[in-house]
Amino acid sequence: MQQGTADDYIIEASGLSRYFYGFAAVKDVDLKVRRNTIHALIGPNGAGKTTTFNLITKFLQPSEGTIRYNGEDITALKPEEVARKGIVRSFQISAVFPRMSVRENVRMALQRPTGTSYRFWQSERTLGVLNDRIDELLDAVGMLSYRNHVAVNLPYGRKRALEIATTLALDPEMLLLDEPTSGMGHEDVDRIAELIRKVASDRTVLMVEHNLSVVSALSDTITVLAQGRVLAEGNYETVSRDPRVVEAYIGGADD
Ligand SMILES: Nc1ncnc2c1ncn2[C@@H]1O[C@H](COP(=O)(O)OP(=O)(O)OP(=O)(O)O)[C@@H](O)[C@H]1O
Repeated sequence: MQQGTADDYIIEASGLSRYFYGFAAVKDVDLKVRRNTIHALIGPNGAGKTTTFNLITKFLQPSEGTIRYNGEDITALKPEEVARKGIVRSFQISAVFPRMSVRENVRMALQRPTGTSYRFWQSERTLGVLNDRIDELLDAVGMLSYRNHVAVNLPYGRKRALEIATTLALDPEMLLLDEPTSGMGHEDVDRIAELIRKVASDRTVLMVEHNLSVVSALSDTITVLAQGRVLAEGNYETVSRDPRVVEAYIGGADD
């Protein structure tokens, strides 16, 4: 078990609130994410999980509170500045270019101008290195044998794996995954869960996930949100036994 010094935390958000026309979607949330761990955000529908994600990646500006990343105050930064610092959110599936091959999708991701290595990968002379890196990323997500497939023809679970490969192309220090297993059958869920564990071996993962067996299998720490506030935090055993958590899930039984 690691010690709880400030340096252990890659993200320290304090007093985060976000209002929409006076309604608090997120209210006074303190969230500390320990470096090189998998941290899950869970909670019933409308709990504020996506809003919290958007606040951390700066897609939304907090109404109140501060966010520190590696000790640096990033509250006022723009999304692309946050991404350049190493916080990268998995792209939505629609961000995969459907008519392009799997390899071309990863190539596009490697050459994306938001990446810190943009100029390097742009050079024609680095083409061989680029091809090696594409294969390395595809291998990392178990997609090497699909490299010449057109993205649109991939099964759903493989599309999500491709999406993770394109995210890893930016070599994020911190990866935010928004419902990585949503809409998947058992087999794909297991494969993606294994992939998350693998990519988390040398980076920090913060994920919003509805599948509680995935959450329990992967997460070092779980923060439970309800009605925009932190309801409980701890490992799976702790939060799943917390009566307030049980109540929140029963109360939000449509989840
Ligand atoms: N842009 C917006 N304008 C107005 N209200 C919003 C906006 N975004 C979110 N909300 C409201 O804030 C609350 C929290 O929403 P959020 O999407 O963060 O919840 P969530 O936990 O991600 O839910 P789900 O599990 O259903 O995706 C909800 O009541 C939602 O309707």
